[in-house]
Amino acid sequence: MRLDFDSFVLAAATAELSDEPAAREHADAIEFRMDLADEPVAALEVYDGELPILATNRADWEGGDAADDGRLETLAEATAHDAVAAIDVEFESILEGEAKELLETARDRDVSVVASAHDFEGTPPRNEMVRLLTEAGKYADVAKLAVTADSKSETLALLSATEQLTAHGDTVATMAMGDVGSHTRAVAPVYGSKIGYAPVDPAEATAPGQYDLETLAGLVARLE
Ligand SMILES: O=C1C[C@@](O)(C(=O)O)C[C@@H](O)[C@@H]1O
Repeated sequence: MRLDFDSFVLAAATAELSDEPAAREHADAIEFRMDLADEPVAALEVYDGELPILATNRADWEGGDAADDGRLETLAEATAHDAVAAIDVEFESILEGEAKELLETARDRDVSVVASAHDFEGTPPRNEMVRLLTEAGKYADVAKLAVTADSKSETLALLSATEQLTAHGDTVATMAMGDVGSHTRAVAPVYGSKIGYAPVDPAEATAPGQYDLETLAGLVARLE
């Protein structure tokens, strides 16, 4: 199975694959945060849910919990499971050259790749966001950027970059983290963003400013 991201994919973000039945009604995929799970590989082995999995093993230097030792290897192991339709790889790891084998494994197994970048401090200038997403897209099926917006003009810059790249034919996913940027999670899909993230349980948010799954699903559907 392969997620192609031709249309918007709403991913229910969780560390527990047992959440899948609760996510099924509103989500198109499960984002399995392997870095937040106790036994991620064992959990994949017994997964029998319906939703395809986007597997993420977020590095501790990129806002996650996974130490670098064995991190990308574990993600490569995940691609052996039929339910894993896509993986998320930090763009930084790609640039460092550390993800070369992982990207090859994903390609061989027909698993899509999301190259991601996160800015927990702020929002880069518009031209830098465009450059970063363009570069990341050269290595992956989807280029993803999550920023932290402190002002409405920053959210507009993110949405404008999203619109420009989408109009150009690139496949991107964007969102602004934090309170000021919350609404971009609902609005960015209108401008072309192809992935949204929401926790099944609002108490288990995987990033600041996320809506719960049912709320985001409702907002995206209304704005379509
Ligand atoms: O990279 C992302 C996006 C995200 O940080 C968000 O802002 O919704 C949530 C994470 O679970 C996911 O891996």
